[in-house]
Amino acid sequence: MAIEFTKYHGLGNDFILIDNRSSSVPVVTPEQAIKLCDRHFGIGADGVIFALPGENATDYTMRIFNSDGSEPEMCGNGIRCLAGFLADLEGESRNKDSYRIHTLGGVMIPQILPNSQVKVDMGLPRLLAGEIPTNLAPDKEKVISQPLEVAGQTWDVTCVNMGNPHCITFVEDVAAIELESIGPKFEHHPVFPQRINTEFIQVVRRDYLKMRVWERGAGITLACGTGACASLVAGVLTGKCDRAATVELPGGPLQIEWSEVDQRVYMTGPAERVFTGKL
Ligand SMILES: N[C@@H](CCC[C@H](N)C(=O)O)C(=O)O
Repeated sequence: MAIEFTKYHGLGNDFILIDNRSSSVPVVTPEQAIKLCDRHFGIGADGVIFALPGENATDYTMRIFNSDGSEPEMCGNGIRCLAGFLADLEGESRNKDSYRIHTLGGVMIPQILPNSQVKVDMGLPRLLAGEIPTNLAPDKEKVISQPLEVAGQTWDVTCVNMGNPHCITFVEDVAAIELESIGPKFEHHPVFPQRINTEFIQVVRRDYLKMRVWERGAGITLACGTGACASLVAGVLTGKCDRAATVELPGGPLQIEWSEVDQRVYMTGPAERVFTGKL
């Protein structure tokens, strides 16, 4: 049976979206996802996202396979794309602007705004080493500004879990980082038992950060929503930035806020439909 898909992107972080609302089992396997994501022999994408029936009193469930077939817990740009996809699927029967979405990283709440923008309540950041997870510190301690040896260099790292794991390092010049060679060494470093997403951040102003990312299971991408949220949290924890800032990624800007009122992180950015097709 042919499977319909829609390609979306959030700032160039691109995904194949599949309507999986009639079953709780993804209709595509991780092995098939690897082929679909291939930029030469497939559709080309950073991941495949499934819209599944809601669990635990949510509207829908999101699952995602990275382009290497691994399954992450959460995806920030992906959940904005999912919200746009669900709104398209529901069409005229849509009766709400926001959805409660069950993910392996917790419940997320995207809200559809005008002009293809989506604001997401990304929940509370988790900061304890055991929650990242990393063995850079004892399980109940935070990892803030700790030295980590990678590729013959000592990096100052802060770790944040935004549903998925992130290691953030602040640098003078983000353009000078040799992502292709350094990224995999962070991703597979033995201190991160579930691998890691790594963000390199240049603080231009307290409310403007430049970011480049090496994603677990996907490599260099043009944007990472959870990574932008984790980086702002790391910036606040290390006293480098304000609680609300623009995070500029190679694919464009995201607005991130770590609310002082409810301690939740909010991300606002675009979700763009590219094309639809059949597998
Ligand atoms: N691009 C995403 C993150 C996707 C998952 C990540 N590769 C992981 O394995 O954790 C985002 O926008 O957050």
